[in-house]
Amino acid sequence: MAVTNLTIPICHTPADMTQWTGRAEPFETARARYWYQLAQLYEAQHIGLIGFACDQGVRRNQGRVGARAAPSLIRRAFATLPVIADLQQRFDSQLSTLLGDAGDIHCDDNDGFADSILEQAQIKYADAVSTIVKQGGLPIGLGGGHAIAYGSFLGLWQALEKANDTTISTSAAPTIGIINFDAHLDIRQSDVATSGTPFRQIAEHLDAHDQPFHYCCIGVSRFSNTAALFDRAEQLGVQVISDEDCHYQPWDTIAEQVKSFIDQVDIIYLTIDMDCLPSSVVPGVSAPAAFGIELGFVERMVKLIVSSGKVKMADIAEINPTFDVDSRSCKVAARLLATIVEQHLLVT
Ligand SMILES: N=CN[C@@H](CCC(=O)O)C(=O)O
Ligand SMILES: [Mn+2]
Ligand SMILES: [Mn+2]
Repeated sequence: MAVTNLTIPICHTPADMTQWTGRAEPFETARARYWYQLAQLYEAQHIGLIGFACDQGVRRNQGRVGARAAPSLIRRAFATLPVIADLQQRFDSQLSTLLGDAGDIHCDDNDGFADSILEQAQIKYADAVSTIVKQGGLPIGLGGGHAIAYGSFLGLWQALEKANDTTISTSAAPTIGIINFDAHLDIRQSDVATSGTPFRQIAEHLDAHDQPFHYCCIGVSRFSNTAALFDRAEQLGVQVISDEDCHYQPWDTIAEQVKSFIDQVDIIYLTIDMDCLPSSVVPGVSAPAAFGIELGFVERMVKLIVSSGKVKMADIAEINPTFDVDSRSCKVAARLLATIVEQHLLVT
């Protein structure tokens, strides 16, 4: 009898804990700890990892697909990193409460399914994000293409829904600030959602709810955005910090700009599009950057932002393993993930 292999286009698969492996060190002290030893199935830990295994937005944006394979590879690279001494001391007997893995939202989009498949994936992912926020955790999304950003925002929004309901009280609504490290502004005008539209969609969502749009984009390249996009950024009041500013301006100048952005908002959604980094450092992305901003700068800035204690949602997007070299890009993504995790837990 013939067996029909039915693919489910959108599904939320539970965490595959076999991905959490690393070296065993039976002759070392207990402090030879790695993240693979701390990760648990998600159950309201301080941090919840949630994958968005979807690159339909990249496909719609005429880009190079492949990013949907990234979440599990970023996890695997992160799993092998050591847990810093400060965290081990601070959490001591509670190390099992630090990191939960909430699995992946898959968007299998090769077989001509309905056009709304990306939107369905974003909604399913947003539900998972919202659950983690409501349970008091920090969700960290692992993309996938940068269409993850609209899902991340929606999830955060849903979790804050009561406060955002203007019929209850406008004064209770927290002001959300978005900080995006990206060569691209991602505010494209389009008839469909893509990886190039998420922040324009967020601006429209906020406008429809009478809420302000606070968006700071760091690492923007004048060679990767049209004049039309810069015009829209100005209309929307986007704080644009260019790749050249990051390179040529003193650290203090840029840090002051970012700090004053942080001061204006109550909570922050932090998103890192890995194409903010030079393609020599991160070759495995959908749209490689010729110039890019330095990894040391991004890490230092991420520490500054997360140490504010205001980050309630974070994600890492656009890694495309198809174009990676010796897992270099996944390793850089894992390092940034570890930076967010460590810094968040230290301010918790
Ligand atoms: N996520 C954003 N992607 C870029 C892609 C640019 C390109 O394909 O060169 C954007 O839309 O601007
Ligand atoms: Mn980009
Ligand atoms: Mn982007």
